[in-house]
Amino acid sequence: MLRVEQVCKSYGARKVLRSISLTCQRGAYMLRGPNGVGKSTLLRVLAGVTPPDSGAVWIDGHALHQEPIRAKLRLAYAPDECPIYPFITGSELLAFVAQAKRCSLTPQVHAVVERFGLDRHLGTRCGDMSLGTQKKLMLAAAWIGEPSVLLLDEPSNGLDVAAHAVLVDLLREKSAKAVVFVSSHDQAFARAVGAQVLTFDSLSGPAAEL
Ligand SMILES: Nc1ncnc2c1ncn2[C@@H]1O[C@H](COP(=O)(O)OP(=O)(O)OP(=O)(O)O)[C@@H](O)[C@H]1O
Repeated sequence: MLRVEQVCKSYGARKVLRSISLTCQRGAYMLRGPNGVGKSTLLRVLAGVTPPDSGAVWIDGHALHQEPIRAKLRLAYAPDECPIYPFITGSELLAFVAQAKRCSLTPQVHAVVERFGLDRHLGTRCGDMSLGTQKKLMLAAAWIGEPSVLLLDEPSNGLDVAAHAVLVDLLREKSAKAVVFVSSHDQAFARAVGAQVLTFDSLSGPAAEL
């Protein structure tokens, strides 16, 4: 479902990703490593947001560099920060993502919205939502289009206790049929989700088959 081969990325003279290789079948994976080691950079490369200097990424068999649209239609990416337009409402954001993914908002997506308690915020402009509510909205949007690969950067950051528990349940369910690839410093969260912990350093060099 997710295949990465010898991905390298530098910022100037700083080599951040050094020949990262891995293959993930469905399940939950938690990427761990010290601040600044390159976890967010790796997620951005896997999501096709940042191009690697070399190497390749396949999502559900589609190479990001050769079939970017097909590959991106099969993935969902939620960065740690919430890059959403402040002037659109929650409903408009979800409709926008569905349109970009060429799909409709299914009952499953509405169920995720409901479980996060977002229904009452859907008419609110994103810029007027709290950061936690924006985060929940971004996470709920990751369920749109039934992606095979979910890339979530620090998804539990800023969530209240109830939303944290909902996220754990949702990720446990999703990882039964998709790759859930999460960057997090929260070990208790990884245990609750049942995620396999990957240290950043272990991914450099020969491919890891997970
Ligand atoms: N756009 C960029 N331009 C230049 N350097 C960058 C850029 N993005 C990240 N970096 C640098 O790349 C390194 C890795 O950053 P990254 O955000 O990927 O780390 P991280 O492991 O996610 O850190 P954290 O745990 O603090 O979130 C850092 O030294 C950072 O300063």
